[in-house]
Amino acid sequence: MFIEVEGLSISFDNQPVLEEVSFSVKRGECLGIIGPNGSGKSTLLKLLSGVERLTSGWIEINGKRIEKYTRKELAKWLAVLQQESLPPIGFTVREVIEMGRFPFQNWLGEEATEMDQLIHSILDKMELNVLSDRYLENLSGGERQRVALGKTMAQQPKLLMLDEPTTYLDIGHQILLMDRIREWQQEDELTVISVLHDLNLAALYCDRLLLLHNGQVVAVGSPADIIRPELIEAVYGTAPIVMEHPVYGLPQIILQGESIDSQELSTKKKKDKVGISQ
Ligand SMILES: Nc1ncnc2c1ncn2[C@@H]1O[C@H](COP(=O)(O)OP(=O)(O)OP(=O)(O)O)[C@@H](O)[C@H]1O
Repeated sequence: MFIEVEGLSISFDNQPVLEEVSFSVKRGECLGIIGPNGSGKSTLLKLLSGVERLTSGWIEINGKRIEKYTRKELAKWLAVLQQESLPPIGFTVREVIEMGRFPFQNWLGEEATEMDQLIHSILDKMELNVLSDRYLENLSGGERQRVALGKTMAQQPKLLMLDEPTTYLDIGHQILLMDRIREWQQEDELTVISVLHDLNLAALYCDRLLLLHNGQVVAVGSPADIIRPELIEAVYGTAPIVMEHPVYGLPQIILQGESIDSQELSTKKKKDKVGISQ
């Protein structure tokens, strides 16, 4: 196993936020962490990335306890995608992506052409070529998110952690980002752990899902094991319709609302069809 997590518990102000969380992740696998607001997803990611200190339980990455890694060693292995880690002002897109290489440069610096090729391919992949000389402060939220992933790619980590990577992105750019991560995962045997709110994207792009509720692991399994109406209703408190994706055969959710009157909608639809206006 590439990552082993055993008995993680943490409390804030005497309130348990995670309780006895255990799971493992294989090298090259993508694990999606899902669960309602406040269930402990971000806290779990902070413990896994070494941002939050462990108080109970243990984490092993590649056979070594997380606390045994120095910050610099960990930065070579692991990258966390966060918009907040982008510099606030005064840097262009290209400069920010180049910053991803900082943990690797020795005092002589890297071979300039190698670095140039890497940066060029990242700008290409993330469709950032036209923005490469623009200052970060003049970009939209979605454009900044793509730059943040580009900077992370430049780091060439073995393990990538993402907290809600598709926030701010329109559907086209959600797919672009998730596709690039998936390709990268497959080409480089990258291990990915991602917190996702969008259960449909989680089912499409993750190999396995870990469902958290009130700080506890409810279930870990394939998207088909986890995205089931009873389980989703029990945890999220809303009853979705789950259908099979017509192309990929993976589970996809269709939401239902209590205030939406299906009778009224079907009458309206019939009237619209025959062109009756009121
Ligand atoms: N540093 C902290 N001090 C006190 N409480 C905290 C702290 N960090 C998190 N919490 C609490 O722990 C709980 C879990 O928070 P966390 O951010 O991990 O949830 P989440 O599943 O990521 O939620 P969301 O989907 O809303 O982003 C919340 O009730 C939160 O208020």
